[in-house]
Amino acid sequence: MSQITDDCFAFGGPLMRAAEALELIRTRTPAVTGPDTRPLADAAGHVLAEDITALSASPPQDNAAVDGYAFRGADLDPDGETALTLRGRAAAGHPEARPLEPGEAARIFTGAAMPRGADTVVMQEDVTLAEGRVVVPAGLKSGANRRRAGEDVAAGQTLLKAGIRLGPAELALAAAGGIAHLPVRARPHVALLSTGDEIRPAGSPLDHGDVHDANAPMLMALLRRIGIEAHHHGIVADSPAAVREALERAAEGADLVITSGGASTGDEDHVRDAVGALGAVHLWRLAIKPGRPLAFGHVRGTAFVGLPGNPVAVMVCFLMFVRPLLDRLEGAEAAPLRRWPVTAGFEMRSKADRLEWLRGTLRQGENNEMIADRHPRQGSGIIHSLTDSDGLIEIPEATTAVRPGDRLGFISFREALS
Ligand SMILES: Nc1nc2c(c(=O)[nH]1)N[C@H]1C(S)=C(S)[C@@H](COP(=O)(O)OP(=O)(O)OC[C@H]3O[C@@H](n4cnc5c(N)ncnc54)[C@H](O)[C@@H]3O)O[C@H]1N2
Ligand code: MOO
Repeated sequence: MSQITDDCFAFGGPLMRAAEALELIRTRTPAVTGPDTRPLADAAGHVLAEDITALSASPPQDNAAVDGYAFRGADLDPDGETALTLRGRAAAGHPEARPLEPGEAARIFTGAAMPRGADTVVMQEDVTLAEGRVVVPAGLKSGANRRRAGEDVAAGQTLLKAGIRLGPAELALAAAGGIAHLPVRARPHVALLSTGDEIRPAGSPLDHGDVHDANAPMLMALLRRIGIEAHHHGIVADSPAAVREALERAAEGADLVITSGGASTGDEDHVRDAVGALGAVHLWRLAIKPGRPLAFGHVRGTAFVGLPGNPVAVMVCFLMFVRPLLDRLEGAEAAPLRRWPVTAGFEMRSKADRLEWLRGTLRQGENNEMIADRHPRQGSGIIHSLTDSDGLIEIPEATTAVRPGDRLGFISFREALS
């Protein structure tokens, strides 16, 4: 049978590059999760839905950075010590009501509002006290040890931009700016399906030819790690009808359906055709290793990703493609994964025109450089290559050979999974 030549999915045709696939995922994935309002305590991990303006300044007023004595900087003797009369006391939450007069110093503690008139604080360890007087040593600068009102947050300033993912520091900033509730996007509902006649749930007995489902627990954990409780819809048999029925069921009420297995070109691989029949396949088969049979599209309007069956490909494709897709569904402005510069500690040949991610470990070289060594077993089914490694060594498309000393990019699992 002749092949339709403009079929971009034609087996044997040029494969789509990873960068192009990411761009396609970006442009084809609208933000779908609805807005929600959450108290700060429940907002971590959510994407902010609108720009947030500070209602109040932080600090709200000038205050002391140290325990000591507050006074007027203008009183400092430029030529030596300064003796001041001790009067008044300001502790955090207990301001001194009386304004400070010239020549006076007030006892003050860290975080206490500066008495009116005072602009400088001397540390208690640096003074001498005698008969109601405080002697400030020479050399202190006017304005020392004082934190200015609004030096961190000015009232009315844009505090947080829509699209950021809220972490602990962002919540602290919001609270400091007088905000108690935040408009956020709901986390996406993710449905998982494992496909394959040979797949059995973890712990169940195996007949000849069966394997345990390693992908479901890995994907559930990957999603939980980023705050998403996925729903696992079980294991689907390798039949067109079963795959189609399971996909339709999984798509109901979900924002994303993720399958593993059955994505390739074999007679028993039905995922791509089922997705095509129920929605559309936007991309399938990429110039990458591992993960070549990755598919992306939609099922009845719900975003869909078909991951290959091999567990290492599942992990790599999740980090490289599924995470950015989830960010898009939530309207997040996410930075791409960082590639840390490392030195190759190994030698290999690589197929041109294919982006490759090797599993590898890092060690410190003699000149403090980070050296990346590749795991000795790079098969897509070797889960040990994940548990034994620090991350992924990226071999660019144009590279055909790697020699010891070459510079490469390294994606840290710890960072990618945070
Ligand atoms: N003729 C070709 N054969 C293959 C190609 C190709 O381009 N042409 N691609 C290879 C690549 S690369 C990959 S990756 C695999 C992926 O294929 P599928 O997505 O169809 O996955 P399966 O065939 O269903 O499974 C592959 C492998 O993974 C095991 N598996 C599947 N699900 C699980 C699970 N939940 N837990 C643990 N292990 C799982 C399965 O038993 C197979 O061993 O195709 C290559 N072939
Ligand atoms: O791309 Mo497949 O994941 O190597 O084995």
